[in-house]
Amino acid sequence: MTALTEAPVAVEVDGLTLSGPSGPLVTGVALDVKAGECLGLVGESGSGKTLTVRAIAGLLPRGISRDAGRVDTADARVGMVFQDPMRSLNPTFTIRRTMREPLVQHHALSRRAADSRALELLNDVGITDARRVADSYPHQLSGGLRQRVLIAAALACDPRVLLCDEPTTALDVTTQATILDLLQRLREERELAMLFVSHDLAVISQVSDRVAVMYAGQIVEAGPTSEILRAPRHAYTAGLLRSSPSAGDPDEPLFAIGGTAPQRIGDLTGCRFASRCPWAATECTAGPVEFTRLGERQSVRCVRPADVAASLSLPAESGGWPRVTEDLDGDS
Ligand SMILES: Nc1ncnc2c1ncn2[C@@H]1O[C@H](COP(=O)(O)OP(=O)(O)OP(=O)(O)O)[C@@H](O)[C@H]1O
Repeated sequence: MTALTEAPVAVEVDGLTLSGPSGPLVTGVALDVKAGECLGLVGESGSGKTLTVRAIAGLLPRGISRDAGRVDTADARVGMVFQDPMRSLNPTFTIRRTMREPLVQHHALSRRAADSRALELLNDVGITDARRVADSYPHQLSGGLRQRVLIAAALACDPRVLLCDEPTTALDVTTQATILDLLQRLREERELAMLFVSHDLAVISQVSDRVAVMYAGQIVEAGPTSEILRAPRHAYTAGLLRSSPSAGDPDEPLFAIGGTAPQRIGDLTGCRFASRCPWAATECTAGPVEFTRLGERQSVRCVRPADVAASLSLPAESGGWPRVTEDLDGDS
C-alpha cells in the first residue's frame, strides 16, 4: 500500500458554502482525503455533516444551494453508504434486482453477468450465503446484513472514494464492530479514500486517520486522530470528548455540554460556540474567527486555544470544564 503522505488526494473541498431557504447552513468548509485514507467528520446533529457529504456526492437535497466553494473528486467514482439501509434499499425489490441496476448501468454488463458480479460483491463484503441473500427482500435480512448489502451496492461502481454517513449508527454494538472492520478491510484492499461521518467520537477514533470536527456549519478543529483525542484545542472538541460514554467514570452521570447550537448561523459574527464555551471572552464574538494552524498538523478555529489547552491539563474537578459564567450573545 502507498504511504499515506505520498498518496494522491482523491477528494478536495474548499470554501464550501451551502444555504437553505432560511439562510446559510454550511460555511467555508475545507477538507481533503487521500487515497487509502479515512477522514472522520464528527459533530452533533444539525452541524452540517450530511449536507457536506451530499455536496461531495453531487446529491444536494432540493431547496439547498451551493453558494460558493469547490468540490473536486479528481474524476473518481464515488460510492455512498447511508445510515439507514431500510430506507436506502427498495423494499419491493430483491437484493439481486437492487444490485443489478448499477452494474448494468455503470459497467454495461448483461443481466446475467451483472447477477454473477452481484454475488461476487456480496461475497466481498463477507456474506457467505450470497445466493440466499440475493434472493431475499430487505425486510427478510438483519440490520447488519442489510448494511453489508448496502456496502456491496456502493462498491458496484468500483469507487475510489467511499462516503459513509453514520453507517453503523442504527446497529447494535457487536454488529457495529463487524461493519467497522469490514469498512477498514475494504479501504485497505481497495485503497479507498473514505470520508466517515458520525456524531460519535469513539466510533470515529476507531476508523479515522484524521478527524475534522464540525460545529454549526463550520469545521472548528482538524488534525490527526491521535492528536485530537490527546490534546483537543477547541472547547467543543473537548466537550465532545468528555461527553463520550467511554470517557468517564461509569458511576458518574454522563457529561453534557450545556446550551444548544445556534439555529441561524447567518446572524452570528464571531465564534459560533461562544455562548456554550466556558473559556469564552468578549474577543471571541468581536469578529470572525479564522481557522488557524497550530503546530504542524492540527488546526483550530478559536482565539484562545492555549487557555483551553492549559485548563484541560488540570485535573478534571478543578479545570477540566469550568462553568459557563458569561452569557455572551444571549443565544444559549
Ligand atoms: N433538505 C433540507 N432543507 C432545509 N434544511 C436542511 C435540509 N437538510 C438539512 N438541513 C439543515 O441543515 C443543517 C445541517 O444539516 P445536516 O443534515 O447536514 O446535519 P448533520 O450534522 O448531518 O446532522 P445529523 O447527524 O442529524 O444528520 C441543519 O440545520 C438542518 O436542519
